[in-house]
Amino acid sequence: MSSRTVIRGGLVITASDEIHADVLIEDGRIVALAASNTPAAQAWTAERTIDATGKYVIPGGVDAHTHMELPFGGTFASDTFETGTRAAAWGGTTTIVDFAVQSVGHSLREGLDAWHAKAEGNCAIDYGFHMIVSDVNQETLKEMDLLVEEGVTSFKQFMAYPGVFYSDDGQILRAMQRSAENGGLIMMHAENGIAIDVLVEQALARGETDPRYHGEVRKALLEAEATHRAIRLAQVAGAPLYVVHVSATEAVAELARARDEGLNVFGETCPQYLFLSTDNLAEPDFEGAKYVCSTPLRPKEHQAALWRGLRTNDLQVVSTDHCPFCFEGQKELGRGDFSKIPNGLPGVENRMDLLHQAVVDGHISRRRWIEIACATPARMFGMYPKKGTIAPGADADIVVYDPHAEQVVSAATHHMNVDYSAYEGRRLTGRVETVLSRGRVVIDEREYTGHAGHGVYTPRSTCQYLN
Ligand SMILES: NC(=O)NCCC(=O)O
Ligand SMILES: [Zn+2]
Ligand SMILES: [Zn+2]
Repeated sequence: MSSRTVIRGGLVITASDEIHADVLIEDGRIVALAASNTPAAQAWTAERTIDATGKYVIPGGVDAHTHMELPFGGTFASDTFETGTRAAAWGGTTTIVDFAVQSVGHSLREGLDAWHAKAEGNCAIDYGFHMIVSDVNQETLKEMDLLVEEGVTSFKQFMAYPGVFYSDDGQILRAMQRSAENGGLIMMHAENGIAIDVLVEQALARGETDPRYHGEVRKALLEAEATHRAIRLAQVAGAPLYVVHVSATEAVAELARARDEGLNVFGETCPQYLFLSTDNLAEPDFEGAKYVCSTPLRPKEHQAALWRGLRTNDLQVVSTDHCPFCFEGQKELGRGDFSKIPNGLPGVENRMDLLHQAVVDGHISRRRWIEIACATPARMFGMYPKKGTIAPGADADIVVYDPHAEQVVSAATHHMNVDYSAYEGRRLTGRVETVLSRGRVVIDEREYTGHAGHGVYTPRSTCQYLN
């Protein structure tokens, strides 16, 4: 038996349009939009009517960069797929793309199977996988073709973290050449990890052990240098490139130059680089550890370049790089040695609200908010128009958003499994009210009505954002 829901009276915002329209949903999909208060819309009947008068009706967020349960620095990211996807739903995100990990000496398949096992039956919202490639060899390269065919169409490589995820330039070039053939998209962690390790050793030898030195050794120039190198390697390979977690003005400049040259080079930044800075890393009593991530937070001056890049489309996507570690027992592993602080920040629940605040503050328009948080990540990673928009045929992943509600962000009220908030005490205008995932209401006027296992694996096509 079919089930119908209608959302009435809201302002429907997509990357391209803003219209006062009613939205009809049937069996998990959007079937029609019609201008509100018209006979066409009024004729619709449904089992459930959601009143969105005075609210925005937006596509569910697509967070293309999360790390649930990631093993890192001798511990694991503290959100499981269950807790992390539930928190995502609370924050208006209805799809995540997480990173399965290939360990050195193991196959891509083993890594991917392990991540499927962690996620399956546990997710509140839909999910897909990228693959972290840590060990480029002939077998890995062949496996990349198979993964693209089965819907894992993007691969992350690291120019940082020698001895863990690091690939050298030859390995990167080979993977890029392969992706040029099979349609995969290489996602690059662009920092010169070899040079950074020298600076880490020298800083520790000088007794510089506090969290703030994490930011000092991971220099903006070393992000820019790696970004430049990745761009040129991709150009040589004839492959597109997506640079993750861009934080430095100089790195944005490299992306802008490459894009001016017409290259298929894309950049992602994250809320932490837009809203936080080295001031947070310098907080006393080891509190700065809460803000240790890589690439690192930068001095405030870098934020203007990131906002500008988002407006000019030199940066296309805002993802969270959600990788939470509790302050107690996890971040504390690095007391006395900043290089032992597990890298990563929580944020999957905060992204849509922080970016709405950017709309309120005048950094971006409402449509650009939806473009960078929903539509472009869906296109970039081969899920559009199933995800990332409100249109007939799309999955009914929809958020009713109250643009006037006021909230104060706090660990006391958030739903992520982590004992602090990177945005503690921040006042935001706007709040998620109701969330539908494939037509099912999972947040109902700020009450969780979803369940683990509702979210399904979403195989992806290749990048839909190429020139
Ligand atoms: N970003 C970060 O600090 N941790 C997660 C791993 C990564 O994305 O590099
Ligand atoms: Zn990274
Ligand atoms: Zn990451």
